Amino acid sequence: MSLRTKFMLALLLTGLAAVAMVGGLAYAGMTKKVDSLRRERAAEHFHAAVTAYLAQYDWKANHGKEGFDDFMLSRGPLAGDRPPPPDGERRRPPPPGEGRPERRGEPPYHFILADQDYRVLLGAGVYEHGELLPEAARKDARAVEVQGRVVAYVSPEGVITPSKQELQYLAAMRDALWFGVSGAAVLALVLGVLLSRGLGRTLGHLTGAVRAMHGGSLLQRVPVEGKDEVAELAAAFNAMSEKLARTHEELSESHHTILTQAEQMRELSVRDALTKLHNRRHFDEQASSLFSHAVRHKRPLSVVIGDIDFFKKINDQFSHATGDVVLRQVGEILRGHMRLSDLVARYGGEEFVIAFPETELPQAAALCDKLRAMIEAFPWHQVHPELKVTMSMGVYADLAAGTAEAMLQKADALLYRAKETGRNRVCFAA
Ligand SMILES: Nc1nc2c(ncn2[C@@H]2O[C@H](COP(=O)(O)OP(=O)(O)OP(=O)(O)O)[C@@H](O)[C@H]2O)c(=O)[nH]1
Repeated sequence: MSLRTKFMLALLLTGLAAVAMVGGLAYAGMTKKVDSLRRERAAEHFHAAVTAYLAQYDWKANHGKEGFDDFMLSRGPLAGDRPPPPDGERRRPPPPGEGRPERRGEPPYHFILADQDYRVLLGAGVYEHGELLPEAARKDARAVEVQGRVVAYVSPEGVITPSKQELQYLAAMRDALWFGVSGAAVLALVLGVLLSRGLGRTLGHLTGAVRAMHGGSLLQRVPVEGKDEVAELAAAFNAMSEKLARTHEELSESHHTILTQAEQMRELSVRDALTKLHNRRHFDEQASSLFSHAVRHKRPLSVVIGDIDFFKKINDQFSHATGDVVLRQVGEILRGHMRLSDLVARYGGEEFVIAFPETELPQAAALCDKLRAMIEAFPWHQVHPELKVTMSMGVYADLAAGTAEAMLQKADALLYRAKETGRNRVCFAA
């Protein structure tokens, strides 16, 4: 069942219950009050009539009920029950010989009348004529006295016979009650539609916004209408959405920063701080994969180790700072003449290593000689007028060595030979 239907049903039931309670109680109360007032007046009227009748006639000798009925009619109706007859006609007895006068409608009440011994004279449809009035009924019975002697009893018990006017009042009241019920139902429906529309609209916005948040768009805004609890909920939702979106943004930023820092740290961990070339650890890892790849695919791989000649002397003669400049510049020359697929690193001190994938020994040896010549030809005098820098290199290209590390050891041996045989040269072996 939708919220709107529930809302309308609640209003409808509340409205109907309120109308039924107020109207029903008013109807019952009014009926009771009218009845009690009329009963009192009618009882008084009846008592007076009986007293007057028995003052004049003997009940039995006057043929009982018939005689009393005519007497009652000749006294006229109870004030307020029927329109009074025109002057002159009031209290006029029926003309003799015309028999029983025409009855002017039922009296509003039939009361019970008993003689001085509580034998019922008029039973009002409750008791039979002649039967004894029960003890319970005698309690409330009012004595009729004629010349100081109790001659009869009138019981207030009676059968109500509402007048036409009263029936009209009660019918009008019932109609008013039905009008009230119908009015309350219509009002409940209209109010239900109007109120639930507002409520449903805000809830619809909230549901849509929550779904959008679930879909990833954390920053949502729903309209805030009015100042009730639903508006408060919408405002609180907006604040929460904004805070969530901001927190998410901050988290993303710090996550990105952490990733960047991690990337930087990882990069630093594989780089040499002075020359910015890769370091020994990175070279060993990468050279090992290059070796495996070359073996698996039976592709050539050349490994080179180069060492700056008399570097200690450079440090000693020109300063350690000049030595650093030399290291950086040599690194620059090596990096500047490598292919992207080549691997170059500072191996430690003044030692540099290179791995040339897909490169046969002659090709690698020629390239190394070119690099050696470039280092030698660099205008070192710009760093220091007397500065000269050369490099010796060993090149090895036989995968049969078994590992990249073993190939490097072989290259180192060739470097040693280059140093031994005069430096500033490239020694190689297949
Ligand atoms: N300036 C500088 N010097 C360094 C650095 N790392 C190592 N060295 C120096 O490099 C020098 C290497 O000297 P050696 O191993 O004797 O070799 P060499 O003097 O080049 O002699 P050969 O290799 O036989 O030609 C040492 O004096 C180290 O202190 C560095 O980062 N900066």
